Amino acid sequence: MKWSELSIHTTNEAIEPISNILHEAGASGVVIEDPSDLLQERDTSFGEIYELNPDDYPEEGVMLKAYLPMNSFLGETVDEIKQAVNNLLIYDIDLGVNQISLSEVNEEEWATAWKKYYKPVKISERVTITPTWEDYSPVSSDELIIELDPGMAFGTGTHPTTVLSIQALERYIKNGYHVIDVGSGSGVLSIASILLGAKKVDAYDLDDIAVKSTRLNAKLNKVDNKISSKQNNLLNNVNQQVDIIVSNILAEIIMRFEQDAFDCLKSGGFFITSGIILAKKEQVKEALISAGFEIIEVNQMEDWISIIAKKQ
Ligand SMILES: C[S@@+](CC[C@H](N)C(=O)[O-])C[C@H]1O[C@@H](n2cnc3c(N)ncnc32)[C@H](O)[C@@H]1O
Repeated sequence: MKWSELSIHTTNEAIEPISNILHEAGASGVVIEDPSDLLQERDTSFGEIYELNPDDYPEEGVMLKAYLPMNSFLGETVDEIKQAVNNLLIYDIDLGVNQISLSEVNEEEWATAWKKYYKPVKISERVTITPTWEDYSPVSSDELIIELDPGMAFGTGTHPTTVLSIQALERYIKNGYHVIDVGSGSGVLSIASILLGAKKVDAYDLDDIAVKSTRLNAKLNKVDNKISSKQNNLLNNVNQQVDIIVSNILAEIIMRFEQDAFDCLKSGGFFITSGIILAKKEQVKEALISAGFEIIEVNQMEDWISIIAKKQ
């Protein structure tokens, strides 16, 4: 099959919302070319990304590449993507150069382009994420491995917002906890929660592909008996109280359901939020405090913030 490579020159801030748009448009895998990756010192003992070619990277901003099948709807799909990307300006998201171009690639190039960026990555003290096609053996006996098929919903699991979420889950989950994952995407946070000791996760996503993807990845990791994945808008009509709510979603979306999150937590429960761009940190903190939360941690990775709030 012939594939078309859609390149979008944009900013760090816009990676997540544009990745969502691309996935919703049916893209098979999104590659992020961020020049800061070239500068990072990497621990290669776990086989992370290496041998990056500087010629693949833009001098400023980031390049997102998505692969769309060449068919008669391609023109319409690209127009819809352009429109949806431009609509992000309404949410004050800086799109930078915002240049969109299209080129043709064959299946073989597509497979290599996608896989060369995706290797097993150690995410936290205990969690390593590996793509399904890698034959990865744990380095230590307490290492937890999550296998992900990234070709479906958002998330290879290695984006800073996901990493911050998993690191927080590792610090706060206790055996037997009940967790809600709002915006589950690939299901990576739900799976991590179970591996870290939670007894049950209720995963919700608005996007039907994400709901199915969470189910598939839960099955792949043999934790499907403990994860329920359903389509739902945030916490609408959810009437239960749990120990932890985790949500890696945009700042604007967190500020739509902070009160519902407070109501759905037991006292002493934690709201682990991520996906917050640095510029929106104070706004989200204020919204959480107004809902009744105490802020107990604020963590940063690159331009991304994760806030952990507690219901006293
Ligand atoms: C940034 S992704 C996070 C995916 C995954 N949890 C992770 O950490 O890699 C955000 C997810 O939130 C979902 N989402 C966006 N708006 C939502 C809403 N109103 N209700 C439920 N899910 C939503 C998107 O479909 C997407 O899968």
